[in-house]
Amino acid sequence: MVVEGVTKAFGATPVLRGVTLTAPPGTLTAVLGRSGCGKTTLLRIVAGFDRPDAGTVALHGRTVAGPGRALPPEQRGIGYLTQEGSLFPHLTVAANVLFGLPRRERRQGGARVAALLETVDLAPELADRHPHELSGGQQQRVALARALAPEPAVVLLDEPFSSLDAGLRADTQRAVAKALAAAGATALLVTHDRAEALALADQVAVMRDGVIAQVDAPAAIYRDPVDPGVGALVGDAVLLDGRRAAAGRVSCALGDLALRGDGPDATQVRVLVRPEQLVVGRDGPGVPARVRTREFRGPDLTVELAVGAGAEDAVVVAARLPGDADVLPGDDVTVAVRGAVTAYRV
Ligand SMILES: Nc1ncnc2c1ncn2[C@@H]1O[C@H](COP(=O)(O)OP(=O)(O)OP(=O)(O)O)[C@@H](O)[C@H]1O
Repeated sequence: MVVEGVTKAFGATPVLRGVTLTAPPGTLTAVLGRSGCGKTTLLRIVAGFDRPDAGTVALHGRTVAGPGRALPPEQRGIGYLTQEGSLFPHLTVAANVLFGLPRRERRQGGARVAALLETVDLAPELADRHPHELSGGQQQRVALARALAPEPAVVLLDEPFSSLDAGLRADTQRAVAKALAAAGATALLVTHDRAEALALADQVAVMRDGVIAQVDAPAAIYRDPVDPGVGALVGDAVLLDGRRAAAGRVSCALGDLALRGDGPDATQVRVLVRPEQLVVGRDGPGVPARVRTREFRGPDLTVELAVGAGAEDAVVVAARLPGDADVLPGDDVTVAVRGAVTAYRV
């Protein structure tokens, strides 16, 4: 799937300002961005529900939208999964899935329905239930089975997990990702949930201000974001003012730190550190700090540290520690940085 230079305005308000994105066949691309940044608009244009003002969309080498060309949605070979799944409430699970099959295949579709339910990890005995007799996660799996029934080459997923509670969400995400991979579909998942994007996608495309700010593999975009904004969107980030020190080093409130790569060719920089890089100790290496707050989250906890304790202009940073770490608000500690950090031109 190749989207090139797609723009779209609603009235005088530009929403997409030139979106360019390639999703390799058979992979899952997550489009990650804040609410309202235009993710759904992009999906609707790929699906054919909306027309771009400019730019092109090609699916498997065939231009489906562009100047003078607008293939209707039903001829694009796409499956679409929405937030609510939109199952027919009066039909059973089996009948809902059958509905996704081409009309001529519906009469003898029993075996196909069974296979599709298996693909999405649903027990065969659920086939006779109605949607209201299923959990939200099971409903989404049925909706995916229906979307996969006609064997679409491209599957578009619009925040399909956002209405599920945390427990169901993880299981449903796994089942959906597995089913998409088994179907060999090219999938585009839009989400504002960075953990979901990083966990499920082969590549993450960060959308901001109507353009794609960066596309990369999850680990790469987390480690090497193109700018502090993308860095803060894909993960928790400690952002500090700093100065380039000796070659490959940067100096900031957390001390003299090693830079990843060459860093920018500038003296004043913005330094990005991930909270899990901060090592908090009693009398360890690093700089002195005072614990301000402590938020317990089970396996880990987050502490806010005032670095340069006591000083009026102390810099506050958030660190993530193991859940059993023995630190309390008011404690004097030391904080060091593990690994290299990234720096950007201010
Ligand atoms: N049909 C429309 N007419 C006018 N404005 C629209 C229309 N569709 C979307 N918009 C506006 O375009 C912007 C982008 O909307 P879109 O739904 O694409 O964002 P999104 O990133 O998917 O957001 P969310 O995560 O909240 O769904 C919003 O400001 C929205 O109000």
